[in-house]
Amino acid sequence: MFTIEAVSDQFDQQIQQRIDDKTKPLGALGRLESLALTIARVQGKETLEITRPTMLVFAGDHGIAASGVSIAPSEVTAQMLLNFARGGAAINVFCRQLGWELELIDCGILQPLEGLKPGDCGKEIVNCRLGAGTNPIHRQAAMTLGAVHQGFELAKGRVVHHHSLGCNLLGLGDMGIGNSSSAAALMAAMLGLEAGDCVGRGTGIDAATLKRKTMLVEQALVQHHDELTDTYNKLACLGGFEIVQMTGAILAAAELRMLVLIDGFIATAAALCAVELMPACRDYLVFAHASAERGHQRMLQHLKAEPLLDLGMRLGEGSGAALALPLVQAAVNFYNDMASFAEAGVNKVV
Ligand SMILES: Cc1cc2ncn([C@H]3O[C@H](COP(=O)(O)O)[C@@H](O)[C@H]3O)c2cc1C
Ligand SMILES: O=C(O)c1cccnc1
Repeated sequence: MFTIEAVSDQFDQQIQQRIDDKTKPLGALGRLESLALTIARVQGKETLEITRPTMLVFAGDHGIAASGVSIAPSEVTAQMLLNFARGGAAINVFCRQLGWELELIDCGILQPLEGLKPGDCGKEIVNCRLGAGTNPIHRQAAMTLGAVHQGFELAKGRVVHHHSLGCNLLGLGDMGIGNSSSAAALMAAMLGLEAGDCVGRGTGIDAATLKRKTMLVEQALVQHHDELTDTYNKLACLGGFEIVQMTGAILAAAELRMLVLIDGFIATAAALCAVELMPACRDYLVFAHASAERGHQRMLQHLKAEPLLDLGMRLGEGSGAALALPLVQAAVNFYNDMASFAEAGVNKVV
């Protein structure tokens, strides 16, 4: 369904030479240097550029939320989506500040926000609905395999649309009460870990709720044990409508050689799925931040990812990815614009 080319390492030496020739001690720009190398490999050009950076926020509801695994009930998903549409959430503030375009995508919240007139809310909510919330994963499969495939197609449509408008960097965000349970279950299935190693406090649940959440995720893993044979089935059994579409968006972006900024725990679960399905897509991913959600570090280790920021954030919405954009732009700018030792007449230091 996707054709993804791994990036070439053919020009690595030239790229590294150009970085090392800049007027600075060798390696002194730290992680920005490896970031510039990643971007240069993906873009394969002399001059790097970030154009029309676009944050896609995928929203969906989760059947497991009715069993009390979050501080909030499912209705908050739709309420927050409306808040996004009106411009009042963290992701709106950061997108405005940092120059992201923002798109809101309903992947299957409980109650569709149909009937909203343009006057009711500032921003369109794109309809990519796969259903009205998933089934509770501790009892039955979240969705059908058909829904997974349909989700990939819908996500691809959004990514192709933004690519055609000139976007070459996507950020991926999530909104879905209960989705840290689904992400933890996917993590456990993908990394071969116990529920207890993957489940965290999500929105900030207390100890009793954490115990119940861990038990339900464990139950989901036992329930679907025999069906967790490949990534599609893992997504169908344990996923969420938004996580499926985030996975599809990563694959579609990599196919188009776009860079993708990955947010926290939920977006990284989608990245795990995408990389398991098509390992070549890993080359296009930049990990924005270390979420405070338990389990995120282990996901990052598995993906050999060094996140750019560590701010103790655990929000989702794409908020961490949004904040990393200036660092991506700084990597591009130093690579393009910094003088070399020869250009500046500075003696090269090694
Ligand atoms: C008001 C509010 C705003 C949010 N923005 C993102 N999330 C985050 O919390 C949810 C995941 O945590 P859990 O699995 O514990 O429900 C997701 O919706 C995620 O985006 C929020 C959660 C709440 C309550
Ligand atoms: O890191 C995240 O993406 C996250 C953490 C907690 C709750 N929601 C999202």
